[in-house]
Amino acid sequence: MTSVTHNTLLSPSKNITENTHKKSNEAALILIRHGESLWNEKNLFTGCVDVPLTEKGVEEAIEAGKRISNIPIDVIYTSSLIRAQMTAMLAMIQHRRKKVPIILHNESEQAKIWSQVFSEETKNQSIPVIPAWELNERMYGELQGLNKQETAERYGKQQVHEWRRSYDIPPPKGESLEMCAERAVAYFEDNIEPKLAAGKNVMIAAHGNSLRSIIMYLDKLTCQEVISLELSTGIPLLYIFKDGKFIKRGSPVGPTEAGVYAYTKRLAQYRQKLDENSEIICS
Ligand SMILES: O=C(O)[C@@H](CO)OP(=O)(O)O
Repeated sequence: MTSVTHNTLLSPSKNITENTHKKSNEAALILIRHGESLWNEKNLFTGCVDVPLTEKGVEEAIEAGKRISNIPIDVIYTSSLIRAQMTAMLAMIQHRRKKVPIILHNESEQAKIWSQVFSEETKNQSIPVIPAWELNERMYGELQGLNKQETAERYGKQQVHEWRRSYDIPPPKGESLEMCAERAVAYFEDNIEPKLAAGKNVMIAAHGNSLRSIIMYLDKLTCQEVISLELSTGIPLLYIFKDGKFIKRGSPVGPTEAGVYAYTKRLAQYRQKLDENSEIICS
């Protein structure tokens, strides 16, 4: 598995360093855990097994999309797993800007060439979606596919709680949160943070544990504090990246929530522009 690089053809900026100087250093970052999957529903350890969303998960993703429909998004990162990609796509269908999310297939040279877009106008109306295995769920090793309740009955609640929530104890042949953080946070620092620094608004659709490790980094949580951090499925979390710092803004309750757009001048302006445009369309 290799790290995925950004396809410049669909990219909003050809050169990040070039843009860093032109753009304001303020940007929105949305984190979203995928909606309920078929194995969440069955209470099975999932990890890197690639299962789709349930009908409820689809609804959660659509609802999440409504909540963030007025927040600018220039680039989307997802894991390589379908539940995160479905969530990102379904959420984007709700976005008022109506740009089309397009998955960048960087897995091979041929895939890159065959998925090129040849219209500047079309590219401007698209949002690049970058899949990265580094954002995948923590690999759950020999627990993958086992029922969580039955596993707790067999090995004891305490042991299973340690496997699921401790920072550095890995499940049998799987990744601890610390191991998951090593790849997910490194990917965030190397690929996503430079985009934010260039003023690009980013959404990440990923997983309970890959996002817990990124939040640990953003909020500077200790190994003890991260133990009690739980993320619900399909709930978007907003951060503002400003002057190299991440400011936590919680979860937008709804698309019209006034408070969210008051967080920064740019968010308020973006929302106003969307409102003006929809008035033109409706009149
Ligand atoms: O099964 C999994 O992959 C994860 C997320 O659903 O489980 P946990 O609740 O233990 O983090």
